[in-house]
Amino acid sequence: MQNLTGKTILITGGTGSFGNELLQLVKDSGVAEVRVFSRDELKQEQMRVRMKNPKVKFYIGDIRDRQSIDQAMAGVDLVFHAAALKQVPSCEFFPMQAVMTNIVGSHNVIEAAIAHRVASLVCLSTDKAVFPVNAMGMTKGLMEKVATAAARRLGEGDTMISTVRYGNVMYSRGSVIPLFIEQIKQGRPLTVTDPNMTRFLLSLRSAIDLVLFAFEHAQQGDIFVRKAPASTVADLAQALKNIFRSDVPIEIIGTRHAEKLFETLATSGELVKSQDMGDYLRITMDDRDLNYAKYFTEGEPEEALVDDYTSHNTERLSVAQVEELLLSLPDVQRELANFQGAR
Ligand SMILES: O=c1ccn([C@@H]2O[C@H](COP(=O)(O)OP(=O)(O)O[C@H]3O[C@H](CO)[C@H](O)[C@H](O)[C@H]3O)[C@@H](O)[C@H]2O)c(=O)[nH]1
Repeated sequence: MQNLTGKTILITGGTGSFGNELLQLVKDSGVAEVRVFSRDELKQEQMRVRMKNPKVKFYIGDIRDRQSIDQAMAGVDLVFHAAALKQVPSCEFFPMQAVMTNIVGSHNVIEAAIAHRVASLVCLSTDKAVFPVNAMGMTKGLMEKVATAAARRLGEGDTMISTVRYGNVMYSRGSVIPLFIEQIKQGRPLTVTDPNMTRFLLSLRSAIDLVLFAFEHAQQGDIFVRKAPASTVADLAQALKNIFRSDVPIEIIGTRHAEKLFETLATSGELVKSQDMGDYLRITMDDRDLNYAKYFTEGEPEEALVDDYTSHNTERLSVAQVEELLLSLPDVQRELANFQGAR
């Protein structure tokens, strides 16, 4: 992370798990200053006490409020835009709140970064933004469009705008892994929605590696995708039962509101113009101009020959492989040690 030396970084939504983990990683990299921008003063205070690092500066504000983000942006070299409403159910019930934060707020961040001549801006997106069925995914999808439109407009401008997409972060707050572990601890059945449902699985550390990769390699308007393996929910439940040596039953509860049987990280149309970079895919910006005649005469015939990249057709982990992945996570190791200690 040599290229962070002397740089001032801004992390929007910086008090979340992404911001915390990123800070741990970059705080000793020679970075000049890290600005944590968020709404919640309590979380900032807790982070301040925990970090005790004078390089970390805290900014209270809301990305919906352009003035507040402008104040934090002055003198920044690099922005990681992580602030978002990302819970599927709350966005479903309050879609306009998702519009205000994920679309309008992101637009504010992008325009502020351009106005302050920030060198690089990386926007965090999700697989749920592709063929979206819920308000969270739809608004994240539009955030991607807003970022791409700004990049297209800028061309070779001062600010490099890129987006990253990844799948489910294992053990993230409110997600299925901590829920299943809690159910095991309480000796209750594991509530499986649909045993055949699949999700891309990746660690928080891999998500951060993706973001840093985007920062290092981005060309204007790129979308970077982290390739990841997937598992079925049934195999995930079984792997957790095996790890915790639990015999709790599995209860099938059915698909929840606004969820898909599988997720898509890249469409066939994106894949035909993507570059394979090992663990990552670079989807280059669609920079066709607004010349409607071309839309009728110049299509992408290759698109029909390629499948979308989904959690159904990516590498499928076996139960043993899911166990191995789970056991590599510090949170799961801690849960397991506590569970065994309490027995
Ligand atoms: O009781 C449950 C809860 C979930 N699942 C299943 O487990 C998988 C993962 O569910 P999560 O709730 O962990 O993750 P989601 O894919 O639904 O979405 C999660 O990741 C998103 C980001 O991509 C958002 O942050 C969202 O709010 C968060 O729940 C899904 O197949 C789901 O159906 C169950 O089987 N039983």
